[in-house]
Amino acid sequence: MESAENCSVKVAVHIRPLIGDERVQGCKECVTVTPGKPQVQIGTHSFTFDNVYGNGGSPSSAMFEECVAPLVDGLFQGYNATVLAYGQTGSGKTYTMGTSFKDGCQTGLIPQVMNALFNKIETLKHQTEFQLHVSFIEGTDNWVLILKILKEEVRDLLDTVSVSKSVAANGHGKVAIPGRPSIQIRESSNGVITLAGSTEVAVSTLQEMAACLEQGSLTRATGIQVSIGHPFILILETVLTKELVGIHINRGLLALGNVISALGDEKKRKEGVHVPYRDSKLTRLLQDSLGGNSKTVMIACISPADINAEETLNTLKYANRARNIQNKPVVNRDLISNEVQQMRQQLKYLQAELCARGGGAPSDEVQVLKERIAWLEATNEDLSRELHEYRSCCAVVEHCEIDSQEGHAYSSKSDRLKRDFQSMDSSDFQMDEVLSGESSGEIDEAAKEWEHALMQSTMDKELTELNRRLEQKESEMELFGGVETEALKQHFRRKIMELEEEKRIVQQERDRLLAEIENLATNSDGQTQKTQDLHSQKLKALESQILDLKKKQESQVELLKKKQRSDEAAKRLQTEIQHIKAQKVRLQHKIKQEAEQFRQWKASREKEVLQLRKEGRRNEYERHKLEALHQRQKLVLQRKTEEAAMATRRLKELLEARKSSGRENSVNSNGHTPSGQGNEKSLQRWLDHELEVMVNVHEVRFQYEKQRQEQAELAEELAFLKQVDQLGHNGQSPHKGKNGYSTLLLMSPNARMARIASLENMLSTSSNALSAMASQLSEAGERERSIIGRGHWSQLRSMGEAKNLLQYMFTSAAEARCQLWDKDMEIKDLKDQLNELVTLLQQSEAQRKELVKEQKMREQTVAIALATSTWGNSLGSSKHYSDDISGPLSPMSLPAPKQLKFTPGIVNGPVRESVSFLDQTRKMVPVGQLSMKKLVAAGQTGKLWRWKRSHHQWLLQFKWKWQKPWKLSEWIKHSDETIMRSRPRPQALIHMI
Ligand SMILES: Nc1ncnc2c1ncn2[C@@H]1O[C@H](COP(=O)(O)OP(=O)(O)OP(=O)(O)O)[C@@H](O)[C@H]1O
Repeated sequence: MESAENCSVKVAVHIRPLIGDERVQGCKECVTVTPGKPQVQIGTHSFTFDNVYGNGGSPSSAMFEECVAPLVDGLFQGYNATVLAYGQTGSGKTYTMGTSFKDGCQTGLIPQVMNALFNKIETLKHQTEFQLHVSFIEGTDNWVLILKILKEEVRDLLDTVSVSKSVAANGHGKVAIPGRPSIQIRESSNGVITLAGSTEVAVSTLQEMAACLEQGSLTRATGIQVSIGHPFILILETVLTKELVGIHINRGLLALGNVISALGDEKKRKEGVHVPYRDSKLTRLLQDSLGGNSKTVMIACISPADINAEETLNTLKYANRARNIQNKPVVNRDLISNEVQQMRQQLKYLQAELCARGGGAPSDEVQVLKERIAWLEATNEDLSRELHEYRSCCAVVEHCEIDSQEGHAYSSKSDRLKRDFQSMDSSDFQMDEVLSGESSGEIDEAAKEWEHALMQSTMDKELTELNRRLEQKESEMELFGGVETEALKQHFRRKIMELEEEKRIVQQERDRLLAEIENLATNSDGQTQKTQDLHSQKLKALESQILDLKKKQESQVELLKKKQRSDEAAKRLQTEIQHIKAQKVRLQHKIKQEAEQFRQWKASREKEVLQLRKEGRRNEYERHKLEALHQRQKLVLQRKTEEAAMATRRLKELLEARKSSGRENSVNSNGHTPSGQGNEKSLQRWLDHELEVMVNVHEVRFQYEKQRQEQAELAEELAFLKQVDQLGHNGQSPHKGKNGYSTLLLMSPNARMARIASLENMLSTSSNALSAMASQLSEAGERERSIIGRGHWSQLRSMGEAKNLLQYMFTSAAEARCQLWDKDMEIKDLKDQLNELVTLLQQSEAQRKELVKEQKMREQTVAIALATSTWGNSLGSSKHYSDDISGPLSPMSLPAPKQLKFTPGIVNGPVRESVSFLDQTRKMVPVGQLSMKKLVAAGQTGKLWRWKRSHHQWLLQFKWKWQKPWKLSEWIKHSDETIMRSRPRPQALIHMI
């Protein structure tokens, strides 16, 4: 073997995402990764590893290349390798390793290892032939896959069965599995680890190997030498943290933890502390992998869920410690392969020498190879650059996507928070929403009203304008309408005719005068001349008169024409007026119509508002209910969280105290032995302390489990509500919820959102509490393990001390049992008392029921007997008096007193003081406790005076009319003293059923 080189175990953490179940349970992520660094935080703890994958770390797909591929390469150089995936159940070990060996599936490490191995073998087949041997061992909590590489030259050294033989044997390409013998791990004196009882199968193709692994386990009984001669890769998957719970002690897991602790603790390593490999098969198998001859990668698989915080923390602590483990891998060489190697080296050396001496061909070959390398390097560079560019592009795109998602998430988160805040702190939240809904409605309403008012005012203005025009036209019309048009025309025509007549007369006169003048002209004497002159003058006057008349006639004709024109104008005006009037009617109709529409709209709006208010009140009620529920749950959660915090604090204090007491003990053991008495006391204190710690751990675990359950319930409700919400958004109606969830379906969207916010709030509180508890439990678990490692009784130095402590333990146990017995007795007493109380309660409940029944019966029998005769007729008559009950009288069916046909019947019970009657003095006298029955028996008649209906009873007041003299003494005689004494002030006269 070549000399060993120091190399530490490489540790990678693989964080899987939250899985479906965890999401359903409302788990939160409690693990974060520092961006760009292989650093993981959980609570207050921070760890740095070689690599971190998933959940913000490197992508899981890079794991093989970064962690495992170098190991596969190392195999071909002769180094052993180990890939160990560990973590709690369900943390993703199988996912990380990969289980599908078929169809060349590349998911997980194993298929990739297989591929890499066969690729490498294929590449090297011209130089060496390799043979792969596979073994697979599966335990309860772990499995191991061993892939051993044998070079062809050494194949004969191993007595292995080739898989081809097995294929031939069963004809199906499968290896027969005749049962599962237990695997024995043996170690020879020279450190060779042998797995007796496990099968090793030689495989030559990927398919053969896949077929082997598909079977799950190879069980032909051969012995596999694991650690000598031939490099192998050991691939393991193991649950590691289960044992840390302090409940399931599994030696293998405990031992692995102790081995890691011993190797990972630098101080212990330097002190040369014993490494307990031999404590379990698992650790023996891993002897080379941890602190030995192997290149080892440990992959810590963790869940980010808060409910797994404790296990995750433990896994990380182990992982952190494992980083300190120093291995010493050496190249495995057996004698023959050593020889071959030497020969190869010699060959190389000779070839080199030949080249140096000028051998042409090899240098050509070298040249070709060099060129090819250069070309490959250039291509590689180009591809790398492209890859880099592509990655940065992807990063930018992702970043943008994340930004946008985050933007959305932030806004929705902030919205949610806002809502949450409002729902938690502002009692007006729901109402606000309703009101804001209302206020937007109000804005609509105001706009509508404004529009309506505007329209009305415009139309009013139009109407006013029409009215104004109408008025104007009508007043214009009046101007025309003042004189009778036809009469005026007649008048004008008459006038014209008169003027015509006058003109004709004047013309005749003129003609006569002209004739006379002509006659006179023939006579031509002085007298005649004078007369002629006179006539000429007259003629002139007549001429001017005719002219006047002509003018008058013309003016009359003109007037007539004017009149005709004005008539036409009046006609037009009339048409206009008609038109305006029609317009006005139309407008008025429109105004009316619009007003009606508005009224209808307003009414429906008011109805809507009422509906909204009703809904608002319902929401308000719902909100109050929810708030109360939330408050109650919050208080319960708070109380539980406080209890849990107290228990956790106490545990922390105890652990701290134990640390110091541990130190005290170690100081004591370092020479300063305390006196016998002192030592005894301190041992007793130590024991008390240990027990207290255990009880406390128990309590914290109890609280932890309770909190987990609580969280699961809240998360279930949250998931349901979110689903309902989602379906609501998609316009689908949700299915019926499970029992108790049906009410959630009735929630309004706002109430649902508020509830979702409260649930998220509570979940986050619960998650924090869980993380804190997980941290302490992990702490306690670790201490516990270290104590188990050291041995519980390492404090004891002598038999005397042991005896004393045993005695103390005995006394304590006896005391504890006595106390338990006392408590049992107390509980028994309390149970007896409780039973008595329950019996009493049952009795009183039965009595109450009996009383209620009686009361009902009584109420049913108290009714008014209705008689047939009318009020007037029956007044003064008691013939219809009867004890019969006419059946229950419902308040709604009782007619108004006026129509009540009533004969004073009886009330089968006392008449209360509200019943009055008139005495001889016609004054109202309270009847007091006088029974109506007695009054009627005494021949008095009552008249229903007034009546009043309260919630479910009637108060009837009667006036009683004396049919015969009625004296106070008689009244007293008939008064019901018994009732007066026993029930002085009953509250109601008659109960109606
Ligand atoms: N990186 C991952 N990405 C997505 N899902 C994962 C991842 N790791 C694990 N899971 C899922 O988590 C669940 C549990 O994983 P897995 O079975 O590998 O856990 P395990 O540690 O092998 O459990 P066990 O110890 O019980 O065998 C599976 O449903 C698996 O698909």
